[in-house]
Amino acid sequence: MSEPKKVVLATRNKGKVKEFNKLFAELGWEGISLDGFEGVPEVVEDGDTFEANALKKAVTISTYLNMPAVGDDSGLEVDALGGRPGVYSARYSGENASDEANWRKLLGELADVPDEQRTARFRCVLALVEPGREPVVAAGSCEGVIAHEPKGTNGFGYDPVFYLPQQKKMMAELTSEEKNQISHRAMAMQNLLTTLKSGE
Ligand SMILES: O=P(O)(O)OP(=O)(O)OP(=O)(O)OC[C@H]1O[C@@H](n2cnc3c(O)ncnc32)[C@H](O)[C@@H]1O
Ligand SMILES: [Mg+2]
Repeated sequence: MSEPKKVVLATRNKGKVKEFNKLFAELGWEGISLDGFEGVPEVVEDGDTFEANALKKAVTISTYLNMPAVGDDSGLEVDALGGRPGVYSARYSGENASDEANWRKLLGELADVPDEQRTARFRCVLALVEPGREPVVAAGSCEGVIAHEPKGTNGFGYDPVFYLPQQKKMMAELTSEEKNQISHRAMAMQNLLTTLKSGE
């Protein structure tokens, strides 16, 4: 399967758009933001899995614009919380919750959890949907530990409280180039590319 060159980013998250623009540029792809289009339908994220929601985002946008689109559904799985907040990561502390409200709630829930039990991972599922083709889905993850205090101002979402033992830094202390070397989104993008190439 050949690679598309122009792909609409089926997301309203500016942090994701920034990361995708860099990831796409490395491949020679052009990521097109939803901002330039009018009347784009809202995607109701009612799936039970990252895959279902990523597909729904990409199918909705690709169908509406009749263009290739990539959907990203991602989130944080915390072991001490049995995998929560998972697919509910964006609405963990309520509908339209701010990133800070979400990570503050997380720190509160984990207040009594000792360091060795604070393991977690970011997960990302990407769906590439092109008119007239079978969707292609790929996943990636990134392991870390939930800190006790926030640190760093880069990135978005839970990045200020997601500690990377290997880097000895919070995700929010990495530059976007550094994050794009190791993130769940970057890993999913690599896997998507491998799948596309294997079908050529
Ligand atoms: O649905 P779209 O429009 O793509 O934007 P969104 O922000 O709602 O995205 P999701 O539904 O996929 O929810 C993802 C949640 O997981 C968090 N998240 C995902 N990737 C992250 C990353 O790289 N760093 C920190 N938090 C992340 C993010 O802050 C959200 O709370
Ligand atoms: Mg969302």
